[in-house]
Amino acid sequence: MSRQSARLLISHIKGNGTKSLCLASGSSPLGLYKNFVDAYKEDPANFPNLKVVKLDEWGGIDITEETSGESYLKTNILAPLRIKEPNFISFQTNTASPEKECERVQDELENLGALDVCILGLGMNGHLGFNEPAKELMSYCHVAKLSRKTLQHAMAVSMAKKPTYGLTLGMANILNSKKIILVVSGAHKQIVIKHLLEQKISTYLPASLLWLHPNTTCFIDEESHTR
Ligand SMILES: O=C(O)[C@H](O)[C@@H](O)[C@H](O)[C@H](O)COP(=O)(O)O
Repeated sequence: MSRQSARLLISHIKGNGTKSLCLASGSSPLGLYKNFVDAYKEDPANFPNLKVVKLDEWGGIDITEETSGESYLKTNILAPLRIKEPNFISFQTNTASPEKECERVQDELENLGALDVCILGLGMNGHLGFNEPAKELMSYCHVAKLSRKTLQHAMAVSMAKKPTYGLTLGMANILNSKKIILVVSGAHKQIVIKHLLEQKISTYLPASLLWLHPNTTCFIDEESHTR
């Protein structure tokens, strides 16, 4: 799963002049990022001028927490690929108004234009980023109420100061990406994958909206797939 998804990402960067990457954190894309970094180290010239967008962040936390989205991307992508701060669009958590912070990131995304590639993981409840199952989903960057299940994610549980909300790209931000790569790993994803593969579209399963996107590839590992 990791090797194949990395190969696809790399071929996009080499073949299509990919510049902007929106990246999820979490355990599923870790192997993809590792393979991606290895390919960069072999030939950095193949990966010029990349811009990275952080898909989402835990709100109400200290951003320097080891398991924040920020630390995760800095460690696994920005540092190894030598991507500097001006080429990193990212929600901050030390702001008086998280809503204003979402407006700031939304403005930056509008200046950037459509994302070239968006790498996503799948929540156990079907969320994408912090777009949680609900009657209505939000289109653009917004402050999200996090479900109990999401707050039990290992990244949140291990923090000293627990998250109380999320900051996230919205569904239109995600679906406007030219290419989407969804990676899903682990036996705990079996039920949600089963629902996703039914090809029905519901806001109560935000990932199901990916069926509407013309260029999404989903990689699932053996464990997350029941036959
Ligand atoms: O971490 C993120 O950036 C996203 O908020 C989140 O949507 C994540 O991709 C899923 O919850 C799956 O997480 P795992 O890959 O850790 O299972």
